[in-house]
Amino acid sequence: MAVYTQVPAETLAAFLQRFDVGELVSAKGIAEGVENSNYLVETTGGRFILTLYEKRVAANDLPFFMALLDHLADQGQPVPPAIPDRKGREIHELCDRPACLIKFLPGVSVSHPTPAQARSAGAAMGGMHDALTDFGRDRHNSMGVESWKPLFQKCGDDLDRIRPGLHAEAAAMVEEVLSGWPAADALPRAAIHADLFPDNVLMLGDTVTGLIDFYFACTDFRAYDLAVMHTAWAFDASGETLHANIGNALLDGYRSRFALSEAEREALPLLARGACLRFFLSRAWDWLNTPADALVTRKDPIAYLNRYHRYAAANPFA
Ligand SMILES: Nc1ncnc2c1ncn2[C@@H]1O[C@H](COP(=O)(O)OP(=O)(O)O)[C@@H](O)[C@H]1O
Ligand SMILES: N[C@@H](CCOP(=O)(O)O)C(=O)O
Repeated sequence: MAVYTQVPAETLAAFLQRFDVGELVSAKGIAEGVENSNYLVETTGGRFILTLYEKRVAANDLPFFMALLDHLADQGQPVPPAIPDRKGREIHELCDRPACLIKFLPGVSVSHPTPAQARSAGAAMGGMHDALTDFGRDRHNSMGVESWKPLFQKCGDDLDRIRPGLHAEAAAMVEEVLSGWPAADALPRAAIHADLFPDNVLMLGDTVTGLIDFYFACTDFRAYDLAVMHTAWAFDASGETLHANIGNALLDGYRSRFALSEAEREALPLLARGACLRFFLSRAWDWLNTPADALVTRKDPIAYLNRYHRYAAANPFA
C-alpha cells in the first residue's frame, strides 16, 4: 500500500483548477509502490497520476527528476513528464507535500518476464541511455558506492536479527565490493535510472509503453544501470535461480540500441555485485526499521543476498 497522504476530494478539485485538464471525475489511491503517495486521477480531460513526494524524495531533487523526464520525453522516450500548470510550473505543494501531476501511461508491469519482454526492456534502457548522452545535469547518487559502508554500519549487529551470521556475511560483501570498485573515471558516467526493476517498466504484450519511477535517478557509471536491471530481471523472486536466457535477452536488447564497451562488459559482474549489496542493504535497513504491521510491504533482503552469491559463484555476463 502506498498512499501515505490522504488528499480530500475538495482539495484535489481545487488543485486541478491550476491546470488546463478539465474537472475532477474520480481519484483512486494506487496500492503499488513504496516510496510516494500515488493517485490515479480522472478528469473530463483525461487520466493523470498525482504523486505526493514523501520523506525519501528530497524536494530539492525534484527539478533534476523533472528536467530528466522532460528531456527524455522530448526525445520520444516512453516516460511520463509532469504536466505544467497554466503558469508553466511542474512542481507544486499539496497537503504539505511536494506534488506533481504526471502524464498517465498505459501498460502493466510484468512479474515473470519472457525473453521477448526482457529484450524489449533492455532495448528501452539502451534507448534511454542514448537519449541521455546530451543531458547536461548531474545528481549525486545518494544510494551509490560511498553510501554502502555507512548504511551497513547503521544496520550494525541488528542484521543478525534478520538471520544469524548476517552481520559477518554482509561485512565480507562490503569489503569485497569496495576493494574492487572501479575508480570514478574508469568507466563512462551518465544520468541513469538506477532502479529499473520490472515494476518500473510498463508493457503491453512485448512492447514497452512506459519507464517510470525515476526518483533514484542520478549520475553514476552507465553500465551500473544495466547491472541493476540484470539483478532485478534475471532471477526468480527468491534470488536463488538465475534465468540466464532472460539476462542474455536483456543484454541483447540493450546492445541493439546502445553500445557496451569491453571495459563496461568486463566490469558488469562486479557492478552487479555492487547492485546486490545496495539493494540488500536498503532492504535490510527497511526490514529492521519498518514495523511488521506497517501499510507498506517490506521487501526481502535475503533475496538480494542470494543474488550476490550467485554472481560471486559464476559470471553470467561471460
Ligand atoms: N505515469 C504513470 N502512468 C501509469 N501508471 C503509473 C505512472 N506512474 C506510476 N504509476 C502506477 O503507480 C505505481 C506506483 O508508482 P511508483 O512511481 O513506482 O511509486 P513509488 O515511487 O512509490 O515506488 C506503479 O506501479 C504504477 O502502477
Ligand atoms: N526497487 C527497490 C525498492 C524501490 O522501490 P520502487 O517501488 O520505488 O521501485 C527494491 O526492490 O528494493
